[in-house]
Amino acid sequence: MKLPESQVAVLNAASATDETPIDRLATEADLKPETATQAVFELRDESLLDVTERESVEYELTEEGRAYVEADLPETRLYRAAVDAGADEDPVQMGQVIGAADLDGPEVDIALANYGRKGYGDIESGELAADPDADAGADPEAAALETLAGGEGADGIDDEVLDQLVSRNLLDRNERTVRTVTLTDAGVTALMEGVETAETVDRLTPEMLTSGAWQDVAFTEYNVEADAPEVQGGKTHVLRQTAERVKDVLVGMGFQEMEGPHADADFWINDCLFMPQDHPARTHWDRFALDVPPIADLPDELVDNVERAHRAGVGEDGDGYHSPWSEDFARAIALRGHTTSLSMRYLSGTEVGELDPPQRYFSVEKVYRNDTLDATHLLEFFQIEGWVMAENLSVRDLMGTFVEFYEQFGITDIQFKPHYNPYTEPSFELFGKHPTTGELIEIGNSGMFRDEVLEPLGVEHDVMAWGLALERLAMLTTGAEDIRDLHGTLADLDFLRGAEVTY
Ligand SMILES: N[C@@H](Cc1ccccc1)C(=O)O
Repeated sequence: MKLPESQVAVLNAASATDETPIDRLATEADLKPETATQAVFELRDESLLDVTERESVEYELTEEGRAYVEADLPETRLYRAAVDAGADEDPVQMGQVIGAADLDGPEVDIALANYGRKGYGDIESGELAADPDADAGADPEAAALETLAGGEGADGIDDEVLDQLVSRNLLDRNERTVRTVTLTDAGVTALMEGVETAETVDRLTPEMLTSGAWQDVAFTEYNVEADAPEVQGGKTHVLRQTAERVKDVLVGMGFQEMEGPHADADFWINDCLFMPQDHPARTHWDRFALDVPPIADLPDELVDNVERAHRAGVGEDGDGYHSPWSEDFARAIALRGHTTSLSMRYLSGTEVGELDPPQRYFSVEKVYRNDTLDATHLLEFFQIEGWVMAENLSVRDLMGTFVEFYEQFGITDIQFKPHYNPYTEPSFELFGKHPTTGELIEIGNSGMFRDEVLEPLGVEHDVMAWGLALERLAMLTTGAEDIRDLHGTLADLDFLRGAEVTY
């Protein structure tokens, strides 16, 4: 049989009767560990070797553990000092013993806690008693530390003692996979019949590069059909891919991107949107309030206009909420529950100045809501915010924009449902059909901003606007049935790894 050089070396170094760890094989075969490992697995695939994997546990003293090997455990020192002070006969003042035991800082608590646990004596109303029969010299924890420090393994040591030392942070437990190798019958037969080094070499090794041997060898041809280990390269997360695609599509439709704070004044998040201050969404149940100083820089005139709209409404027939409005509440900071706060900032002229129609703006940004987690809800998600300002906009324009947008993702059957928002009239919710379950899922909310929103902002033209859910769009495009499969701690790695790469 002819085999590549490294495989021949490994085969010769392996035994049919002894399990040889790969490290030792590598040394004996004079190969780098990674070259030996690779050869081992190739020989295993040829059924010439058996590989056994075993988890091995090794213990290593922490710095604190090593210190106690030198200086003894704090509780042992305390016990000795207690006995020296006569506490084995009558209880002694604790302070006196601690001083004599030379314990400092955290060692005092450690000593006291373990003193009781190990039955060295009682501690009561500031006095320490020592049990005359306790044998602090034969402490199993101290003995175990000593053994391990001496380089002997943990084999003879009781598991409970080891656990205790790990939980006291005196030992680190390291788990390692050890692979050992034995020759199979086929391997033995092959060796007996004679194994030669193949003239052709199947791989360039570090050894060949350093020795220069690569110049003289003939390489085997590639077998492109051979099994190869799967390589999981890094790639853009599906959700990020979807976000990038959304941005491209919107930019392609003539939109510009908005940016702004995740933590913002309620003024921008809610008041500008004609959301009454006693609206349920503004209570502490739903709002992630932040304990930080309120916003300082709000345009005075705008604050007055917004307050007036809340109190008295807008226009001749306008009516306000007849409910309290406090500027302090408007200035308080919370995590934004929607990115419509950005739309308000931009429409007010404070971000990029006064805007003349037509204008189109969008963002794809995180929002935060105190929702209950389920298959379609996360506490943090991405909203695709957007608005168009133009003269004479109608609901047709709004619907047409969505049809055009979702078509770019192959979604051609969106449905609309009349809805209510305090800030838009009319309002529509959008629904899409899940590709596998056929269920209708809500994918967005939209509408035409009402005068109560636009007039205080100083906007004199129609504005249609929306907030779409990026995760829901990703559910429709990927077929994920649970948002938590896409991201978060429960994300389905196979699904993410298998997701198509798009450019
Ligand atoms: N803010 C709305 C979306 C929306 C934005 C703008 C206009 C209408 C609706 C939401 O979070 O659901």
